[in-house]
Amino acid sequence: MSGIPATDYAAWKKLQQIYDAEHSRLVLRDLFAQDPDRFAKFSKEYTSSSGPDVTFLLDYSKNLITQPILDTLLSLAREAQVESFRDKMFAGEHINTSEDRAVLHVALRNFGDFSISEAGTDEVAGVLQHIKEFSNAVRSGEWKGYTGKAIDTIVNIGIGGSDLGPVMVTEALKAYSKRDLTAHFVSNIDGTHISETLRLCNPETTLVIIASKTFTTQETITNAESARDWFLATAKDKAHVAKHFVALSTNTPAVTAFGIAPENMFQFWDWVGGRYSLWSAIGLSIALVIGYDNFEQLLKGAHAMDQHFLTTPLENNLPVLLGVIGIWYNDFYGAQTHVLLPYDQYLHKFADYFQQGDMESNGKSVTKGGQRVTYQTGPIIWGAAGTNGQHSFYQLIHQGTKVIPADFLAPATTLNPIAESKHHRILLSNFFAQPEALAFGKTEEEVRAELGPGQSEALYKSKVFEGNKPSNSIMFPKLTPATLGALIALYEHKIFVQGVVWGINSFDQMGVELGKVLAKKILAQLGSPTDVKGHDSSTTGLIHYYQKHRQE
Ligand SMILES: O=P(O)(O)OC[C@H]1O[C@H](O)[C@H](O)[C@@H](O)[C@@H]1O
Repeated sequence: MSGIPATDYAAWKKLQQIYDAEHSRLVLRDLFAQDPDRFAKFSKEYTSSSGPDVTFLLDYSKNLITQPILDTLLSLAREAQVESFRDKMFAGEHINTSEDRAVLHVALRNFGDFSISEAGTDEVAGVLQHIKEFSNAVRSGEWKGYTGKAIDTIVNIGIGGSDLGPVMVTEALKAYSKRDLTAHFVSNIDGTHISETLRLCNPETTLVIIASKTFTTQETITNAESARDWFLATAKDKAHVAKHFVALSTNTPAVTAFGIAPENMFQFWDWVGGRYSLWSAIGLSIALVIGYDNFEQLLKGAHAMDQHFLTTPLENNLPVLLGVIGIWYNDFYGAQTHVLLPYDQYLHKFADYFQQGDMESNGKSVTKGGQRVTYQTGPIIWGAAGTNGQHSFYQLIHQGTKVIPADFLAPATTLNPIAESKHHRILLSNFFAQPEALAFGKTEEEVRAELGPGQSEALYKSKVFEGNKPSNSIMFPKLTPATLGALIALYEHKIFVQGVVWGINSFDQMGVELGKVLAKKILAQLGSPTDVKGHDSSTTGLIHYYQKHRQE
């Protein structure tokens, strides 16, 4: 994030030379055969140094790296001043230069260790207390709706960072949830989303949470207004809104204008990026679903990872290792994507969450200094949970033409040990098998020996697995709130490290603006074909087609 083009670094040039000279010799079969200690050398066990006990194993031995390559990647991180930028982030310096803001999601989960002077950080504990009291009151039934009934349904209305974090975490920690409290999440402006959701809700027992950092997001405000109309159609009296609508936002005037009382507003601050906001008031739905104590465990798990990131030398620093290994593929192997593969159904939204977390952060093509980059920045993030992907897209990872670095994640112990954990053993056998198959493949010789003579040449070839497909594996004892917090923070900091090396600003999102502006202009022109002005022939043609065929 220095704004220096990454290609200027001596370590970058050296990595290019190493890649050119050695990549054809970087074969996992050989690397493992040559060094029986490879796993021991290229794996690390993380143990939290504060808060709840969290431990996990990161095995990065199935990567196309040698010790000298890793050393050079770490030199790159040093040359790019990752440590100094990390320290600046934790100190509250305004590293989000385009918006002149601090980047302080770490302050939301700072249980006393770091001293940060940015305005608002001293209010974090108060907001957590507000979340605690409110979530306890709702969960215990003490908070009553307008007809005196307890709340049994919550509807979080938000989009992007005001939706994806709460969705991902409440799904991930469903095992810890209050089962008699149903949570819905409405994000899309498509009226279908809110309509189909409200169809399932009773206005007397529903709490609507309007989650929007800016409180100006078109989708969220429109959905919130429709939810209020739905509520008032039954409740009639506007005074009842106070029992059924709360807001999570940085924008007090807009929240007040919407008709929400100050005591029903949960505050956060402009130094919380939307995609880093689940730790803030945006996490209210999480606290409601899993209880405040579990929410705090999530935060504490993340905090311990923050300490690890802040204090551990780069060679043992897990977010740094993940970050630089990702750069090796992204920038030297030409990998376009990175796939997240949790072998845990509870983590089925993990990849969706980090699509925003990573792609909105590092999908940039201009350095902080304003120069167009001449190298690749953020990868395309995708993925799916469990063995599902094996029956759809894994074919391409195993035998397609693309390099697709993968992260496999799994818990050693399931939270649903049905059939004497038979399901879990099968799940884990796949978690172990897939990275092995990707790394070591199956040679033509092995295929021929297996099939015997007399088959077509095409058949022999089609059954070869080239192997040498890289992956990381992360295994943890059990998916707890604190473990999840640590894993999310691990990836957040990985994204940070990569952004620093690429010299880009990982904390703005200018790329989402243009479409919003054009949509606003078009919305005003949808009435009649004669209003449609100032567009290319394709856009004009599409709008005209809509105008001809609409029925409403
Ligand atoms: O929370 P809000 O202000 O409603 O913003 C919701 C989302 O929309 C924006 O367009 C940004 O791209 C996201 O980073 C943000 O999370």
